[in-house]
Amino acid sequence: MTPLLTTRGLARHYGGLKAVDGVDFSVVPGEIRAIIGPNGAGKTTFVSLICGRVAPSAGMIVFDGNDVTNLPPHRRVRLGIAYTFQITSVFANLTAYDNVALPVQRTLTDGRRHGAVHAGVMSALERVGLAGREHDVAGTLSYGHQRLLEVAMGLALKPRLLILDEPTQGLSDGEIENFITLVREIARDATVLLIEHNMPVVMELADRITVMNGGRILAEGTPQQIRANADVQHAYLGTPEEEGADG
Ligand SMILES: Nc1ncnc2c1ncn2[C@@H]1O[C@H](COP(=O)(O)OP(=O)(O)OP(=O)(O)O)[C@@H](O)[C@H]1O
Repeated sequence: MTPLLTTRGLARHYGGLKAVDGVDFSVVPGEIRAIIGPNGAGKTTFVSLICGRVAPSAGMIVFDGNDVTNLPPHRRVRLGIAYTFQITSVFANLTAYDNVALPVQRTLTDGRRHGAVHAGVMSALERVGLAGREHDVAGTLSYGHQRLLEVAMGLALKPRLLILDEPTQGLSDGEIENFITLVREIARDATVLLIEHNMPVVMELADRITVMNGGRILAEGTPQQIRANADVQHAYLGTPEEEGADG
């Protein structure tokens, strides 16, 4: 299958530090791909390169046949790349409704048709389980609910590639169960890149897993292959008895 996203020799250096160091990566349409690795492995920097928040030091990014390496983030959003990053895009003083209305309006060619905006906002909030909280000011929501609000904002863009950076952080066990169902549903019409430290969530959701370490790809494979990989166990998962521990 033709990949939806490919990177070739993708790198980002900060002075002498190789945060991302020559990564060749691809993901096929409809896949749920988890990216895991120890703290500082380069995961966030890697997905920041993909969505254009960070400029590469070297390498190339191709999305759906287009070279997007030098496109600004908003042009990548228009092509279908959406991302959620640890609540950085939630406007704390706006209601949950207004936060989601902003990206919904971007997807409507005729701008601000009230009915269409309302339907789009409510549908996105319902999908993440925040229906009923639309009038809450975002800054008053719990941390976990602000993460879900970010996912709703990403979904409102109707992305083809949705990048989720540690989305389950701060969620309760019940909310994590709902989130797993939500990601499966999202993957019916989008491709998902999921940075996640919660190993049970990764093992349950991912079609394939990419393990990063020191800015490079250490291993790639199905959850079963990654579980059995001795290098991965050494670098990240700890001893087999500790498997499932938060990284
Ligand atoms: N803007 C920056 N300036 C300097 N160094 C940076 C910058 N951003 C990231 N780094 C460094 O690059 C390396 C990779 O960081 P990154 O945040 O991508 O790792 P990560 O795998 O996402 O870690 P975590 O799991 O803790 O979020 C780290 O050593 C980090 O300190």
